[in-house]
Amino acid sequence: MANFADFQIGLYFAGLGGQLPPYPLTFAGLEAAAQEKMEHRLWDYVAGGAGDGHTQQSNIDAFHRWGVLPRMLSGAAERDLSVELFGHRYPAPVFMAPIGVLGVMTDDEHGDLAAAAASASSGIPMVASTLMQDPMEDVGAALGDTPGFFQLYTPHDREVAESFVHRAEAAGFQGIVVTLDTWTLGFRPRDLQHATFPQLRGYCLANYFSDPVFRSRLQATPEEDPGAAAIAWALMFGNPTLTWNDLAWLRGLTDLPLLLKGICHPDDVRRAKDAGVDGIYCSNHGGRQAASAPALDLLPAVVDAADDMPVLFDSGVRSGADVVKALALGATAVGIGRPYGYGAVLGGQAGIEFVLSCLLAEADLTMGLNGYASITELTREVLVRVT
Ligand SMILES: Cc1cc2nc3c(=O)[nH]c(=O)nc-3n(C[C@H](O)[C@H](O)[C@H](O)COP(=O)(O)O)c2cc1C
Ligand SMILES: O=C(O)C(=O)c1ccccc1
Repeated sequence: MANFADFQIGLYFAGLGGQLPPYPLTFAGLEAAAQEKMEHRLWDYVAGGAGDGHTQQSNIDAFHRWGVLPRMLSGAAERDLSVELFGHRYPAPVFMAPIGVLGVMTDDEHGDLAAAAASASSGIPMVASTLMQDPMEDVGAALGDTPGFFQLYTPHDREVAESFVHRAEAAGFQGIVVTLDTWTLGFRPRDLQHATFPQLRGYCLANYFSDPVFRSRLQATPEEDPGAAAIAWALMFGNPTLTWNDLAWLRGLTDLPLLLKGICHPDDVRRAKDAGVDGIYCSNHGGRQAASAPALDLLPAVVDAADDMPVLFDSGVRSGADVVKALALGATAVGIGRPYGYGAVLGGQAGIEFVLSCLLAEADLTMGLNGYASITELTREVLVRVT
């Protein structure tokens, strides 16, 4: 059983030897340090969201409306945060959400490989985006013994979608996460203000440019004409015509566990279940897509409808206490987006490992100090409305 609280002890003892923590410990600190280091267009792309930004702020506020009921003398000195997901036991119910520009967020522009290496060393799974700077085969190989997931943006061209899924299987990914909330791009003023878009500048398209089916659709290779290849990507990226009728086709592409990302309505959960989906991923894309879409507030109804299907959740998780709250509202595992992205900006693999370690130490101590020894004890009854 991993003891995540040891990380905190390590920070204090390092301090006795005059060694201060290498990175900020709060989300606000991480965000400020990352902003300082990032190219301003990339910063606004990552930190920004839909509309005036209130959707992503609401994600954070939603967590603050809950408190955790403290219980004393309950024998929570040893905690077990481990969780079983699709046949594998992970050390903690936390995962890295897909970030489609992660590749260019590290100094060496191999951010996807940095996250994969952090996943291998920590045992915390990664959901690798379709939009990566390194091809999925390299990222899959860097995951080591930690089973990872491949996130699919379903291209308009079905044969490219099929190729991606089959390549992900061959690359060793243990599940396919189909993102449904981004069939077109949300209205993002902070990004639009710069009138640039990272992928249109050719970043993070390695999965496309290395794909034999995608390449077969081009007049000139991406090496010969990268600009034309990026435009071909933009034209093929989303599929606005995808409906529930297409789910049988997606389900038929793979025997791997299939999860749908962006599902927040119980009726959609039931439709997914009827279509043979294995897991639900409740998310509002970190407030980047549909303006005013809630996420955490919808989680309990999604969990009820999912019944025995695992429910992954992300959007607005900024602390270990937030992880505990999402688990108590019924999530099987909790995803982190921007926080680990900022860890990647500040220190690559080491920065990501630091952010994950802080988060897990805090989740572990939040459980322990409130008297809960196991994540199975985290039910809705342990939460109380505080505002
Ligand atoms: C810069 C950035 C890029 C993202 N790219 C993807 C992506 O490629 N695929 C996807 O499904 N979600 C993507 N997301 C959404 C995340 O997977 C996740 O839902 C969100 O970041 C969680 O919210 P948080 O940032 O508040 O933790 C992206 C998020 C950010 C911040
Ligand atoms: O920026 C994002 O959140 C994202 O997922 C995305 C959406 C469209 C194209 C590229 C990335």
